[in-house]
Amino acid sequence: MEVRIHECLDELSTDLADQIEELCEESIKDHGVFAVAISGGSIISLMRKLSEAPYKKTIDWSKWYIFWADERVVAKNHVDSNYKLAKDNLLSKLPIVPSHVYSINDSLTAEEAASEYEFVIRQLVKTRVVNVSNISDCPKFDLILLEVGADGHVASLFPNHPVLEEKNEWVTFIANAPKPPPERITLTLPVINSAANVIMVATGGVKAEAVRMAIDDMDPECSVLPARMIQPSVGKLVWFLDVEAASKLTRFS
Ligand SMILES: O=C(O)[C@H](O)[C@@H](O)[C@H](O)[C@H](O)COP(=O)(O)O
Repeated sequence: MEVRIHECLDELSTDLADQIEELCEESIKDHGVFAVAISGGSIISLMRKLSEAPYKKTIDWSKWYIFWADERVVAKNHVDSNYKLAKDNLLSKLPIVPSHVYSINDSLTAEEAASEYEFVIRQLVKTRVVNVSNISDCPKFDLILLEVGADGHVASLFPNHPVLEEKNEWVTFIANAPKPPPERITLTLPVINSAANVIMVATGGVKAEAVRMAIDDMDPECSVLPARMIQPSVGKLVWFLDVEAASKLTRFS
């Protein structure tokens, strides 16, 4: 695990864009594509540098395939939609091939949409657009980008929720998220932990306690915090923090 602490959001955004570009190049060199799962929240605006110079021109966008680590069960044009957030603020500004954008079906129930999304990913694993893990029966996304919530949740994996126990499904749904809206679809822990790379982002003092519990705390109770449970089996985990979010870390002060 690597922890990168930044003085300001602008510096964090630039470092994040540099890191994404580097992982993209490695992945395309290795197997010709870059399969990335994104989530909602402020991480989308922190990725905005990708749509600016030099990244917009230097990155090979034709090789990108976009997925969602989690989605809210609302229409795609609803203000709460993670798809809408990413489309309006990032994807519409990038030359990504529209057919490479795999959003979650918004015309189904949460349960149906989760199982359809898993089916879609299974087809893409068969055609090798998404790699397969060689140690688990899971897809191996090239990169999963997650933002930590103030309560320590990531994607739609919330503290003390039975969804954390899910071992068989790749994609599942929840009906009672503590953060609205309550109905959500999410990649499961085994899938996130099978990724080749996971980037976790947290900014602001409101996230400092969750970050401390996820990275620093030795208390066994913290081992069940979703953000702490993100530990890629063979992949690489990098945390991107600003000084406020890192303010309770003692190991890295
Ligand atoms: O659908 C969601 O709610 C998001 O995908 C979620 O996982 C988000 O990334 C975190 O909650 C952090 O969100 P904030 O940046 O708004 O705290």
